[in-house]
Amino acid sequence: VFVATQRGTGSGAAIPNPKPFSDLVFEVTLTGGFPNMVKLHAAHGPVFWWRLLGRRMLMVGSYEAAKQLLMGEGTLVRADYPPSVKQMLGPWGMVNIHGKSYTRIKRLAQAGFTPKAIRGYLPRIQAIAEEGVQRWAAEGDILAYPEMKWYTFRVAVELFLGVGTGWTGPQDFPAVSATFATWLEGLFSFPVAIPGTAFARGLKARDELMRRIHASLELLEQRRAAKGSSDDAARGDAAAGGPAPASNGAEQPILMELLMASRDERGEGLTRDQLADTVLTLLFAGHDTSSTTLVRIFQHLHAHPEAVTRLRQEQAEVVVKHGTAITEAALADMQYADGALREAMRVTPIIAGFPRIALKDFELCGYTIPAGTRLQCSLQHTLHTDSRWQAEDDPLAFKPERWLGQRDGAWIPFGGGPRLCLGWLMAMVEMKVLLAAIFRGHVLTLQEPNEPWMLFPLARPKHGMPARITEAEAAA
Ligand code: HEM
Repeated sequence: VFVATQRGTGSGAAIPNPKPFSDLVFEVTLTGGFPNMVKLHAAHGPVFWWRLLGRRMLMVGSYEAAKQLLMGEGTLVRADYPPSVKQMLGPWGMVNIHGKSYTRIKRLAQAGFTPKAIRGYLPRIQAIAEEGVQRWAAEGDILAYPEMKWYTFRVAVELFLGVGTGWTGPQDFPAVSATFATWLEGLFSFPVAIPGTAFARGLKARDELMRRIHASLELLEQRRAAKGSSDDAARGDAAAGGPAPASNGAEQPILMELLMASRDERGEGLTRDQLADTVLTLLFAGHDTSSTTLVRIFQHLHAHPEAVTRLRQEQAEVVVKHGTAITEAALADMQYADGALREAMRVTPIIAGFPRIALKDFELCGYTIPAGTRLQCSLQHTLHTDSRWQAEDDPLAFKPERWLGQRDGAWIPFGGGPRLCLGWLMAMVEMKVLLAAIFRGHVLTLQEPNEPWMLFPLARPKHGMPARITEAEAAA
């Protein structure tokens, strides 16, 4: 039956189907761990059939194949997220749209992620990171996972929507965070909108988030009109590479303002609905990913005190050279912190892979892949088998120094090609700023370093990662 349904494996060879009665999610639930894709691909080849949530799927594991799929976006394949994601992100959610309207929206949204824009966000990010570290040190015992979610969500809300727009106030922020959590649960659930289900609650939460986003847009438009042309001039200046940001960042445009001012070649911008779905997509794509990566780094650092010593030394040197304000130049001198982030994302990538659907028949790893086939490309396989490290003693050990002086290769935790992560630079910056804020003057200890992880749908530590942050002098 399976050979017959694999129509068109043109080279004559049938694509292996080693698990005809198994589903990836069933296996994750049963074993409590994500399958080792490196081993599976070694056993069954670079391409084999499996299932994901009941949908038949080709598992793909080779760097060459990953590159082909990433670069073939829009011609060979296109991104194909589950129906729940489509409904929760809305009709203009970037990951769900394709073709010309996708390219246009992504290009317009890039205005919020230029190096210049991110330079403008830096003071706000540093202020939030330092506020967090002070609070965690005062609280003593914390759960690092929800606190990192607090950090990255706070950064996202403040940078994207700004203060005083109904998101960051003492009443607003907890309410928004709770609504967002309900929305996220809906996003990763079966799309059955029967009252009482996670999906139905998620849809209600989407309505509430949309109401808030539209209200903020209206407020920002009113402010913009009130400030008039002087504000427009300042925004134009910032987008074009104008003056350096003020020290507290308050005068710098927030992401929503940059997106509202962004124009295509015909002088047209994003509609209200496009702006709203884009911001919701960014809130989603831009916070769980970075918070989970941060707790992964904490785990690696806890196991590698020598890496913590080097991080501290580097921060001391950066402060001597640049002062305490974290500027673009200071970030450029945090090479070891950069290596620690890259290494954590290489050894323990938090995204399993990227889903695609074939737009036409094409050749992949010697097989003909029929149009309409669903494919899931393994990030774990690509990152773990990167040929650069294979000659070294222990290619899977956490060694940030591997990255000193090296930047290229099969490092694709942010994807690549047309669908390259829009926020990759912002993610690297917010994570580096947090490492700086912690390791300049504090010690981080994990209470349960061998805590197990849940690995589906998003990786997270099972008990929330109990931790303690203390001042360095107090700990000494
Ligand atoms: C450590 C943190 C992050 C990781 C590991 C990560 C990873 C990824 C990956 C692998 C993709 C490509 C998915 C695909 O090809 O189907 C992606 C796409 C995307 N990411 Fe990120 N991301 C991170 C942080 C962020 C942040 C901070 C933002 C925004 C503020 C963001 C916004 C996006 C968007 C909008 C897309 C969709 C791009 C498109 O469809 O063209 N990400 N991310």
